[in-house]
Amino acid sequence: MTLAPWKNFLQITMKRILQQRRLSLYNGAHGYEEELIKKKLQQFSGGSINLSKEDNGIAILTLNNPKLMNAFTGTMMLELQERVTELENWKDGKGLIIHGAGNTFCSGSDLNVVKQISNSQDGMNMCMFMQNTLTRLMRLPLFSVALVQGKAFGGGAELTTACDFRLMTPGSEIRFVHKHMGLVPGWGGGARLVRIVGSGAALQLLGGAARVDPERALSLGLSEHTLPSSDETSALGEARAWLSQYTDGPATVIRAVKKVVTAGRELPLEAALRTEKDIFGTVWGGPANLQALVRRPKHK
Ligand SMILES: CC[C@H](C(=O)O)C(=O)SCCNC(=O)CCNC(=O)[C@H](O)C(C)(C)COP(=O)(O)OP(=O)(O)OC[C@H]1O[C@@H](n2cnc3c(N)ncnc32)[C@H](O)[C@@H]1OP(=O)(O)O
Repeated sequence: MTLAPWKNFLQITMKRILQQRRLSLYNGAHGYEEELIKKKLQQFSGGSINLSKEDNGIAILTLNNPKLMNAFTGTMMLELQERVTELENWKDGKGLIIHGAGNTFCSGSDLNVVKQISNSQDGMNMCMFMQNTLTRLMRLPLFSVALVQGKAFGGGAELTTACDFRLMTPGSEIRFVHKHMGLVPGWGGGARLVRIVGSGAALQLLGGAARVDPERALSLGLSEHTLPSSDETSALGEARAWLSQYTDGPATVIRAVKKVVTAGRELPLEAALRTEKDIFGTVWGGPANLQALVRRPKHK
């Protein structure tokens, strides 16, 4: 038996592990102990994070703990990391919709868990674990949407900011309640909120633990669109239709668009330009480009 297949498998596996290590914001050098926090989070079970990847390139990720307003238990935090890894390895993906079960989004961390990890080491490790995961979510080469129905509170509000877009249903609410918990955002929601709405509005939303309804979210630029229906099934269909205006087309091109924008958002100008050049090289003369040259579409 030749060892070549095994050698190839090990090389691919090691490449993926190293890539995930490179993608991670925090590692041992920052005092982050991932295996320690994963073991701790595993003790707090309940709920699930469900992922459905569809042939059309759209994935639906469901926060599923409706008895607790989809609050994150420890195992849900672990499952979110696993789902993000799945999405990083899904090469045909174009779009992602994140929503909550029971017609509500997410009520943040499960407060029963928070009480059990209120010491500094566990709290900081959980903070870095969730920042690692949400930063990887934000950088997925997919157009991502948080479908906000009902309440997006605390960490749930932070999760919405890790998506490219937020769509809200009538009567829904985004609220950074952290101040009332004697906290500030810890899942990266503070840094992302400043980049979405600006520092002044971020100070008001965080400092005032303000209730943000769909109308105020639109005016702040925190939400892109208010969906007509507050019905759970109709709202998901409306979110799919809204997203499809950006995800119709070849996955290679859709994914390249998101990568270019991520580079422009996160890198210094010259590095962003070089990254754009590299991404351009992956689509120039590609199948979609050559087919368009034959078709000669009129952009009316
Ligand atoms: C960095 C993130 C940060 C951290 O990790 O420290 C956090 O996210 S801390 C958590 C921040 N979130 C909250 O403080 C929200 C607390 N919940 C509420 O304010 C309300 O539940 C609300 C407004 C979301 C919904 O109110 P409503 O009256 O519609 O429903 P109930 O309050 O009766 O909730 C139903 C049921 O769910 C339980 N619940 C709700 N949220 C949580 C939660 N975050 N952790 C644990 N359990 C939660 C609530 O207790 C009810 O259960 P019951 O057994 O019937 O009492």
